[in-house]
Amino acid sequence: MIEHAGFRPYELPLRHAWNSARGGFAQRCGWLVWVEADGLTGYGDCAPLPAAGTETHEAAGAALARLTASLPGQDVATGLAALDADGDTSETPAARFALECALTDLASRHQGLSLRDWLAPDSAPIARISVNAMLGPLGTVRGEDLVTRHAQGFRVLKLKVGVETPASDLDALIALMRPPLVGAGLDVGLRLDANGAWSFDQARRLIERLIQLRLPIESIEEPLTEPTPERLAALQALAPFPLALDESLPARFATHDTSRLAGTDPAQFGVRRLVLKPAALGGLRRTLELARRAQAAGIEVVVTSLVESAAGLWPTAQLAGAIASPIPQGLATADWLAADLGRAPRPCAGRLELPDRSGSGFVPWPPASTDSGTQEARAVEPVSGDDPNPGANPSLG
Ligand SMILES: O=C(O)CCC(=O)C1=CC=C[C@@H](O)[C@@H]1C(=O)O
Ligand SMILES: [Mg+2]
Repeated sequence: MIEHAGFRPYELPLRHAWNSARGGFAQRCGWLVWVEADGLTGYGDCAPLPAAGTETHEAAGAALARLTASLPGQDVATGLAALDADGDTSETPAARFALECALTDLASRHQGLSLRDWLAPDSAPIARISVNAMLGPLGTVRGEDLVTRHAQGFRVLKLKVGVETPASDLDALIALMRPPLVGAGLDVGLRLDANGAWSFDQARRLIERLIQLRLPIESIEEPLTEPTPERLAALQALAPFPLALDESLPARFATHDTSRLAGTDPAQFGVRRLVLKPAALGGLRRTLELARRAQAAGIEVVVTSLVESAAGLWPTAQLAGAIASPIPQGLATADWLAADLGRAPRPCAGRLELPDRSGSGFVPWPPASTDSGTQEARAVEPVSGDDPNPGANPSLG
């Protein structure tokens, strides 16, 4: 029986401002959410990011107040069923994700299962997840950074493009991959994320040049400002690498609404890959369902974080373990944060290792002696000793 459910605000500074064609941020603000039942506590993270397809901070806060107030007195299964039946959460995916994480963390702890095993009991979840490194905007990255990331074990390196013009991006990519430092010998693929920066003609011309130059492009996320399925399919027919949908997915396919998700055919999207952010899609289980439908249709999936706290990164990584996509996932974001709410999953040799213990893996730092009403955040050092984006301009923050 649930005795208590609550949420406390947090603010986590970044080491460097995050920048993209959709704007950026220098800190992540959200709430640690928890639910207590029978001596155990489950945790979730609500960190809205409207540019990635979530609700606003205000809407998320109001939804958390309503949802947590309704839980005490219910058992965990009933709380999850009530969340599923709650149509009002369709406009507040980050709040819904947070509550679902807390309830499923609790349910899996009660059953002594890791969250990935609880989510996917009939399949074969994986505990080692290959991840991409996230280097930041192309203009801030140097050839040495690619070499360093390669030496750390990453084989897919993600760069933000579309912050500058397509012509400058192309020049910067050519300069970045110039021998002898990088050259053809470095075994890495570049995952470019345009965050909707380009017109169809800009994207087509750029893709044609990338092909001519034989640059090692692994994929491009959200190339188009107006990503209609027809335009995307035309571009995808041209590109030898996958194009991916990301932030345009929640709104376009109304995946906040489970009933509409069930009627969605991923083959109609026009692209070879979907980037799935469970906090923008409204939860772990519906993202798992969408991933399965996509994989059955031959579409690749990549689970990524919202650059949120360890309380959100752990369940998102567990979801990736349940989905078991064979390509690198977008979960190496913990080192972007200068402080966190608990120990975060961090890659070693380009992989995250998920623990076998029950639940999501998140454990908050023990409370400090003073009660400020704000969740305690502690400064953290990057585990590898490497800054995620040493070339980034700190003045952006
Ligand atoms: O995919 C990754 O490696 C990390 C996550 C990531 O890139 C993003 C998270 C949140 C906001 C976005 O700017 C960005 C994305 O668009 O994919
Ligand atoms: Mg993206």
